[in-house]
Amino acid sequence: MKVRCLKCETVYNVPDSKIPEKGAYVRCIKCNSRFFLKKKSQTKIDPQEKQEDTQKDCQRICKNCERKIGRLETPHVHNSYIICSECYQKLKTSVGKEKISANSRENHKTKSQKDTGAKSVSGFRSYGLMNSFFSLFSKDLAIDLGTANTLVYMKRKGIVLDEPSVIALYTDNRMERRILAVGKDAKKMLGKTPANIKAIRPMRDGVIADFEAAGAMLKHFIRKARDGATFFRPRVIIAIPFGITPVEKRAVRQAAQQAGAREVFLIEEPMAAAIGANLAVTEPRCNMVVDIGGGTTEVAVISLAGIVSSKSLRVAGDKMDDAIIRYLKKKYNFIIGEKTAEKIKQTIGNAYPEAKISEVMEVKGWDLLLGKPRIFSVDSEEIREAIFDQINAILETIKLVLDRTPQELASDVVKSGIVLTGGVALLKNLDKFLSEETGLPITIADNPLSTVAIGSGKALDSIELLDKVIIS
Ligand SMILES: Nc1ncnc2c1ncn2[C@@H]1O[C@H](COP(=O)(O)OP(=O)(O)OP(=O)(O)O)[C@@H](O)[C@H]1O
Repeated sequence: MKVRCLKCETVYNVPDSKIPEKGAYVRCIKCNSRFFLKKKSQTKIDPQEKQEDTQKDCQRICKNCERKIGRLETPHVHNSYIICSECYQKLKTSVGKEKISANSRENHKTKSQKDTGAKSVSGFRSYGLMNSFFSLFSKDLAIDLGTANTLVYMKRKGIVLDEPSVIALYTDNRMERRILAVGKDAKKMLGKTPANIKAIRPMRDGVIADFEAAGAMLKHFIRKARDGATFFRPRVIIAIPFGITPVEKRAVRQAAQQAGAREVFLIEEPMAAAIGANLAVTEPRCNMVVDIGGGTTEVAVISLAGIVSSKSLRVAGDKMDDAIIRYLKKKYNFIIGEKTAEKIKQTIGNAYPEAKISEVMEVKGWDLLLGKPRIFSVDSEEIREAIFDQINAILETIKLVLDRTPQELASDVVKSGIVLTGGVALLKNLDKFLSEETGLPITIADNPLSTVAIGSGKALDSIELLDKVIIS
């Protein structure tokens, strides 16, 4: 018998023989929640109701994973398709003619564009009367759930929250975890906690690394951004790195649903970054955007609201911090923490060798040879050397994406150049280095740290744009 956890929706195959006649309480090994399990035969169903149920269920069976999409479940609907929330295959909504379409994104987009032209009901508009009613009152949100920072944009208000993606959890004697602090307060605790408190960064390389902690953090941020308003649950659009796996996507979706979102939509980070940087993404013109955050670097060429060529690299600000830590340890036997390394990168980090005298910064750390803490001076030339491999990896990715871009479109990029977004776009002389190496003009977006959130928010504000850029 297939059993689904009511909280995290993990499905288990439990042999009927193992379920006692009276039923039993079971615990989900993934989310630890407890629920009651009954034998199938114990549930008495009115024959007429059963027939109706079967008819309705028959209209909603995913032929890919054979999962029934239940009556009480709100399926994810996009452009008149119901999307199976188990395997993300499309299931046509037209009654009696259910058919799973494994259309490519392009086919789907063409259909959606046709639909818009014919004034048919588009994905975001097809939620029925109740949803339209709720959306009048709910404060819909766009979220950049980043590896380093989480930003929340509220419809018609702009950015209402900007906090580090960190949560501090306290483990009590019964080994239960409780939230101690989230965001800025939790970041202050990084590396300074006793054994029973852990300050965690639940996002790694742009994706969820600790599901429970990420969910709790998201829930806290959504509540804080909505300022306690809890009656109408919001629709949420979340920016995710390009090309993450369906499992990683599902984790983001579920975390947002558990955090209280009524509907969850996903947008690819490079697309959100391009919209946030005010590029004309819907025009038949090519734009190249490079978003360098904490965990990922997203390089994409965008035209007609679609990604023409793109690559996501799991090398960005965090890997630079690690490289600085390794460099100082190897060369000087000097140990520093993550926060100090980040501060060094932001203060004297440099991507281009400069003729003038390099900058110097004093940092506190642990001297392995002396066996005690001390103050040490690092200079910008050494830091440039320490992070050179990461900068070079970013450059190689840009060249690769340019190589893959059709000739006709690449000529547009030569004219318009590359737009840099994400926190690392602020690294000193990175634009100069990339411009010299690629031969293309480089522009840094106005607010590189908030471009993705602003872009996702702009999509949320315009239903036509949203319809074109959300992904399933
Ligand atoms: N002035 C600066 N110079 C260099 N790096 C910086 C500067 N300011 C911020 N950063 C770095 O930018 C990164 C955070 O950027 P951002 O907030 O865009 O990432 P994110 O959205 O959280 O991550 P991701 O998009 O990879 O999930 C951090 O590594 C931070 O150290």
